[in-house]
Amino acid sequence: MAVRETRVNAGDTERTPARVAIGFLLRHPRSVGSLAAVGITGCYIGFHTMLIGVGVAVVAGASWAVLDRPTFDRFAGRLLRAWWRRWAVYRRKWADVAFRCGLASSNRHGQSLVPTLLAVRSTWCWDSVRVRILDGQAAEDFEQVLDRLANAYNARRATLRTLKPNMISLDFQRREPFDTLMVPLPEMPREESAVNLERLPLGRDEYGRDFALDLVGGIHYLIAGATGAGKGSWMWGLLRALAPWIRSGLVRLWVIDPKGGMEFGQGAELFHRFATDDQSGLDVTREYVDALDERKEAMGRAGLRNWTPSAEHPLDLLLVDELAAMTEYTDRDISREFVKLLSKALTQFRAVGGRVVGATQEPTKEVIPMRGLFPTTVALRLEEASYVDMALGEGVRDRGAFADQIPEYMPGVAYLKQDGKREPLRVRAAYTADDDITELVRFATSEDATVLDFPTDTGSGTDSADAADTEQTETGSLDVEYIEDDGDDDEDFDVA
Ligand SMILES: Nc1ncnc2c1ncn2[C@@H]1O[C@H](COP(=O)(O)OP(=O)(O)OP(=O)(O)O)[C@@H](O)[C@H]1O
Repeated sequence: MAVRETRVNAGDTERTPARVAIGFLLRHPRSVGSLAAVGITGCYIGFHTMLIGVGVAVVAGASWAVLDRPTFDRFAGRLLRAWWRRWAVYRRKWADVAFRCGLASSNRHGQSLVPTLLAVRSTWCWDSVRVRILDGQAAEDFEQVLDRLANAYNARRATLRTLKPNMISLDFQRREPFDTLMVPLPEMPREESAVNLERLPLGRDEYGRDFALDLVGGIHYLIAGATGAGKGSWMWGLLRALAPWIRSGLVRLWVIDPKGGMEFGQGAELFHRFATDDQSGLDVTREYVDALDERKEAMGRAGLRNWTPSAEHPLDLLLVDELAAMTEYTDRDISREFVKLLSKALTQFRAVGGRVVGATQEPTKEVIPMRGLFPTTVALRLEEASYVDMALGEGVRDRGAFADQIPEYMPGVAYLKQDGKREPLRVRAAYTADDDITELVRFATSEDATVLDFPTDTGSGTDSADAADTEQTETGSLDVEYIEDDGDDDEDFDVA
């Protein structure tokens, strides 16, 4: 493919106005198209009327942004920001920055060349700037000056991805909301009626909104994170949000902590079944699957299509702290049976009250062969860039989920990706300290549970189909917002 070069001091004969205009039109079809549309509309309806219309649109947009920043960002903000930052920030300074960082070159005619800035994409925290590099350059040339590029663009940090042999993405982190954003531990509910399976409060998202887990729409969760990334806070936070149900038996906890019970030992009293090694982990999984199989059959016989949590049919939550210990670092027989059982649990028990939350340090295919069956995935800090897409799905890192860039000093911060939703969301779980776990254990093992009404999971149909085609429940209260996956990655880029 021919490399298009940006000629900084090309000869006058080559830069005739007509050439410049045509070149600009071809390079910036969206911007030129938009301006042309504005011009034509102005001629047609009159510029006064158009200005009034633009003024009304600006005021309406600004009000929307002030009143509900996340939805504004989802539908308009990210595109406007990408457009604005391409022209006002990246493109304006690009030639100067390239020269100063030693990224400019020259051809044999002595003409100066700079790499071509192709497109900008913007999320709430990161900008991705797509650049076509010059002949004779390599991605390493840019890697060496990332700090300088970050300084030039006033970014907290810059990283680089190679997209094609001659195309890279420079990713600039503009803001880190969790530097200043406090993430208080949500108060532990005391009444059964205060527990809403669609909204189990855990922390805050990047916009500062309350963030909650959703065991109805989100179904099963896979939590990937390096050691010390904060997986514990996510799982204990979930248990705290379910505290009154644990106490009254509306939720049964089946917990596998194959690292000798180090993570969950403190809560042993809360668990219906607790395994601390791989063999007993397999036994617990077997028992879990048998119990839910039985329930499925019983509900089928009784003609019940909708599961309602009750003492007889509680929510059965299987928690596995380190999946690798059950799938990879164990006997082949244990691993083979566990993978089969877990895959069944992930595909067949949604409608009868079975939920799975699994954690892993390595989200590879070998460790989590069934990772595609988790409708919701969470990537805390990960060791490898390649782990991000393994955990969240193909191409999600390119859409701004830089989980490998989460600093070590920010445990609990993660990107969350839900089936059918396009954008990953950056969130932070509140820290659950030992005292908070003690509070949970004390409360959930105390007497006097009162049974009240609670919400119903109205799902029906086969689970495997449901898991594959998860209808996302957008409740008024659950503020996790996503953008539908239209499969077109380039849509968010403002093409330069
Ligand atoms: N949400 C959080 N906010 C602030 N600090 C946290 C948070 N979660 C964890 N931490 C801190 O990070 C440390 C490690 O957390 P944690 O043990 O949960 O990590 P982990 O991912 O479970 O690691 P491992 O896989 O090694 O068990 C905790 O001791 C705590 O100090």
